Amino acid sequence: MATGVPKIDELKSLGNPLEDAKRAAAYRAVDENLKFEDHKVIGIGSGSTVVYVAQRIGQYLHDPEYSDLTSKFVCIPTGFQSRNLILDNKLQLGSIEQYPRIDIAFDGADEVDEHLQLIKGGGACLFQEKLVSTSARTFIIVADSRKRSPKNLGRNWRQGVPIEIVPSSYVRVKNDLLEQLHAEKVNIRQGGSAKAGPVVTDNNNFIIDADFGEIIDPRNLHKSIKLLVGVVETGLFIDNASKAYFGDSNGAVEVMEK
Ligand SMILES: O=C[C@H](O)[C@H](O)[C@H](O)COP(=O)(O)O
Repeated sequence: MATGVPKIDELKSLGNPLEDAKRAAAYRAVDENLKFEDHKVIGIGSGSTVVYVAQRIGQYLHDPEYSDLTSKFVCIPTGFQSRNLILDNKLQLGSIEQYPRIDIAFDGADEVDEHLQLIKGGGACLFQEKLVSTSARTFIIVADSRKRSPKNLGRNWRQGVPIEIVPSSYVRVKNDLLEQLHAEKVNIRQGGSAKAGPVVTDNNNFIIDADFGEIIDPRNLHKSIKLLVGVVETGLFIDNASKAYFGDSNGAVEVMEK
């Protein structure tokens, strides 16, 4: 690796084991998957782990050995936070309308099962994340190792499947999830102390978190939820990711691949 881009095994701890784990996964994922000659359009996801993806790509941009190629990269965001990550790291911003075909996308996940199916949307960004990740030829997940389910989705992530819905449909969707799809618990996600009332997504919608317990068949569950009137998208990402990088606080990274 060229001078200028910090070497992974020489990185100093950030003083927070979880952040060290996230950084380890993100840096490795970028170094092993970003092909400077082939990849021109890059999807940048949302959340706290993908912060280190944008940071790593930014490090390559500032390294004279890579900057010619890296400065031609166009990065496609998955929401407001992601857009700022791109701008803060001085990367070139593009839109999915301009670049409907993405070469590679990186994003975090809330849970990853043994078949690389995902729950996403813990940060309420699932719709644009799905638009970007399903438009990408290669989709790579970066996460700390807590996100790896020992088997099925719903084991580690107990908050429920995030579902983006049109605001006026919230009562109808809630009832349908409980009565037709037998969800155990359904909540309209609230802003908490930061906002009185529901969370409003980057697309001006609401988020419902629907707990189905352990999810044996995520593909069918996704399809059934999508058929409900009012549902924009679900946080179940099916057959979408090709690899997941799970970081540990000691810098070790495990890679799960299809
Ligand atoms: O809506 C948020 C996204 O799906 C995130 O990618 C997901 O919640 C993982 O975020 P983090 O990297 O902060 O755990």
